[in-house]
This record gives sequence, structure tokens and C-alpha cells, in this order.
Amino acid sequence: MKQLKIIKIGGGIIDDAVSLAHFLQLFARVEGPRILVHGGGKGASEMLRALGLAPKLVNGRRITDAPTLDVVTMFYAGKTNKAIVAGLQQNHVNALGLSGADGNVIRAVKRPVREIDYGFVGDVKPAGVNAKLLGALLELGLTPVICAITHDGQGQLLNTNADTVAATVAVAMSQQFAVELHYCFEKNGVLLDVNDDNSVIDNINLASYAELKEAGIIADGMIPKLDNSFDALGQGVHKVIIGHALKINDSLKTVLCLN
Ligand SMILES: Nc1ncnc2c1ncn2[C@@H]1O[C@H](COP(=O)(O)OP(=O)(O)O)[C@@H](O)[C@H]1O
Ligand SMILES: CC(=O)N[C@@H](CCC(=O)OP(=O)(O)O)C(=O)O
Repeated sequence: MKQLKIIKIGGGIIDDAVSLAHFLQLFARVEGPRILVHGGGKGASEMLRALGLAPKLVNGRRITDAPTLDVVTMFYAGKTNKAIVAGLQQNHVNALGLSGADGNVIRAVKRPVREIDYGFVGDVKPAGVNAKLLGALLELGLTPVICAITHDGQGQLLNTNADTVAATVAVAMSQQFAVELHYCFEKNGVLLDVNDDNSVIDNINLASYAELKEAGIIADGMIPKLDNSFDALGQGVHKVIIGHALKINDSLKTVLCLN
């Protein structure tokens, strides 16, 4: 089976122009077919504040009312996605920027209202990913660059967590490829001490994840990231790696496995 790398970068790297430029240079050197998925949550919150809209996040998910959806669509699918595509073109990567609506790449379902009304937030499943189109684009030598905006097929755009987009695309592509999913951020990996970048945990399995979470060593945004990762491994993704965006070719990183 052919290899495919799905690499996700978050807001911490995207918002820093120097870091982003460096990351894109490194990404351009990654061999073989690859897909880039990006977030940008930090910058979106700044833009919302600048426009007089208060950002609201619950359990790491943004409450997305209609004005917020307009801003995040402009920010993720517009400014951020196009800046990344232009940066990759500069590095001789023929990148193609996509929201979930483009080519029906990711169809989502608006999150049902339970205790919390998340507004225009989309939940995604592997069956909603147009894996055939992504495979065909890779075959053409293009590098898809996917943002966190999805659609419901009824004309409604939706906002979806970028880690979840990456994991769902990874699972969907596992039918065609041996997929490695890389979560890249601004730390060296999952750390024993979140303030010590030298404390990388080399390997985490489901049992040690439960213990690390219980001990409070893994917290905040790392919990949904690891939940997404273990879900992806359980659904056919070969390998999940968590590491520093500016060290994607180094050995310093956390490798996740089920057992
Ligand atoms: N054990 C841990 N190791 C590394 N980061 C951790 C850990 N526990 C919590 N975190 C936090 O998780 C954050 C990463 O999640 P998140 O902010 O959602 O990243 P991104 O926006 O890149 O997707 C880190 O910046 C860190 O503050
Ligand atoms: C529904 C939801 O929470 N969407 C996210 C999408 C962006 C994202 O996930 O960005 P990072 O990867 O940089 O955190 C948000 O608007 O913050």
C-alpha cells in the first residue's frame, strides 16, 4: 500500500509569520504524497476581538453564531488558507487550497443542540470525506491544503475543529493508503512537564494515556487531540505522531499506538 502523510498545523504556528514560513519550507521537503490540514483558532479569536465579537470556546470547540461563522470563514478559508497555498507555491509545491465545500471534500452535520448550542459547528465522519477526489488530486501531483470550514450539502457552511478534520480525513484515506497522521504544534511532543520541552514522552498507548490523563499530566487542548488520535488508530490509521512543527523531520516526537 502507498504511504500518505496527513500533517496538521494549528494556530500557534500559523500566527507567527517566521514560524509559518519555516514550517512551509520543511513541509516542502516531506517526501511522497501529503495533505496539509490547518487550523488557526488563535488568530481567529484575535480577529473576532478586533471586530468587537467576544470569542467563546467550550471544551475546545468554538461557539459559532452567524457573525462568528462569517469571520472564521474569511479567516480560515480565505486569509489563512490562501497564505499557506502561496507559501507552498513559493517552495515549489503545487498546493490546492480547499474548504470542505470545494469539490464536496468534507460534508458535515450541524452539531445537534444538547446541553450546549454550539451554533454553526459541524460534526464530521469518514463517510463524509470525498476520499476519491483527494486520491485523484494526489495522483495529479497536487497537494491539498484543507481548512476547518465544512458544509452540510444544503448550502450551509459549518466550522469544524481542525484536529478532528485531520483525523477524519486520515481515517477516510486509510482505505487507499497507509496513512501517517502528524499533529504539529509549538512543543516537542506530549510532555511529562508541559513547561519542559525536554520531557517528551516517546510512546503513549491507550492504557498509559488513561493514566497520564488521570494524573493531570495531559490536559487542555491535548485531550481532544489524543482522543482524535486514538479514534483514528482504531479505525485503520497506521501511525499517529505528535511533535514540533519546526522539527517535522527530527526524531524528537511522541508516537501513539493502541497497545
Ligand atoms: N502533556 C502535555 N504536553 C504538551 N502539551 C500539553 C500537555 N498537556 C496540555 N498541553 C497543552 O495542549 C496544547 C496543544 O493543544 P492545542 O492548543 O489545541 O494545539 P493546536 O492549537 O496546535 O491544535 C499545548 O499548547 C499545551 O498547552
Ligand atoms: C468548531 C471549532 O472549534 N473550530 C475551530 C477551527 C480552527 C481550529 O481548530 O484551529 P486550531 O487547530 O488552531 O486550534 C475554531 O474555530 O477554533
